[in-house]
Amino acid sequence: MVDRTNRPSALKATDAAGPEAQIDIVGSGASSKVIATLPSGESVEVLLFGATVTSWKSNGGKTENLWLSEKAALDGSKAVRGGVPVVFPVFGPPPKSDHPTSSLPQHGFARTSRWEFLGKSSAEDALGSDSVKLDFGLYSSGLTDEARKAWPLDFGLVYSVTLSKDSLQTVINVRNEGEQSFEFQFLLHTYFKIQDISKVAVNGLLGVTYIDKVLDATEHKQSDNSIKITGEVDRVYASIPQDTTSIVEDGKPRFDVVRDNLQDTVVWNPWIEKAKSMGDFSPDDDYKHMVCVEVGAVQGWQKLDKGEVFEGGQTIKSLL
Ligand SMILES: O=P(O)(O)OC[C@H]1O[C@@H](O)[C@H](O)[C@@H](O)[C@@H]1O
Repeated sequence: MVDRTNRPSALKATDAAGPEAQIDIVGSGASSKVIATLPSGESVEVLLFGATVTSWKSNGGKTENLWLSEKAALDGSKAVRGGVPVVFPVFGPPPKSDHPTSSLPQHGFARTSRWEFLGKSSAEDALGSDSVKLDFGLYSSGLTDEARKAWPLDFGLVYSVTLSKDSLQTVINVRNEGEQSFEFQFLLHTYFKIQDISKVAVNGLLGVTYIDKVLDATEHKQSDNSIKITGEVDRVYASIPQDTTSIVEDGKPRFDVVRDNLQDTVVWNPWIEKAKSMGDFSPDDDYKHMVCVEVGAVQGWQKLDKGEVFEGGQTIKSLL
């Protein structure tokens, strides 16, 4: 993976991504979003609130790949239910005590913070008019007072979203900008849009150990290559040797999710009761049309000393 610096790369943002990719910044305040559209029609929308990707269309702009709840808050009042929320610096409920993340809310503050749009970045990956890369930044100085108080560490995040004709790449770059070491977890909480959950299988996790958060919160081993979803699923697969997890629909490959420097993956579907209980999940029966396959580093903690950088992400291929 390309070794990018954090804040300096933000300052180097240029217009080199190709003259034909169109960038629109729409809305204002917490509802501002950046929309990038390729000449061939593919597009991505990123809300500055949470740097949440809320839409990704491939197939000339005809196929929406991400599920977004009809009641998702898009005004900065709460984390977005759908798209690709960014989870940092803690996954799930934080440890109850004795950890620097203990006072943070579930899934941390990145998904509820206002990020800066740093611009289209340089053509270091030889991007042509078939790709465009958007960079977003979040620094400790940009946190709310509440988040800063709960996690008073100096960090810089650059989140790069690269739209290509048939794929979307989302990569985080975390830098420790302070004197003190810190630990974090990170996850990309991607909600995939699917036609019919009864015809979906998540493949590629054979032999991997997972914690089943629905069943008993204990360790199990994945004994079948094909995971069918027939009820509430909330599993954390850890230390995965395979790079790619695939979503298959009706026997046909629908998405490939390729991890880069991230070892873990959560598979989540709330099913009937949990979907109903979430006020921002709508319509109630849309658990049939989504599945979350969330790549991350959530087993244990990633540690960064002063000046150190971590980079990891995913490339999602839409295979329609
Ligand atoms: O409701 P939230 O905070 O967006 O979380 C949704 C789900 O996110 C998943 O990543 C967790 O494994 C689940 O336990 C959780 O319910």
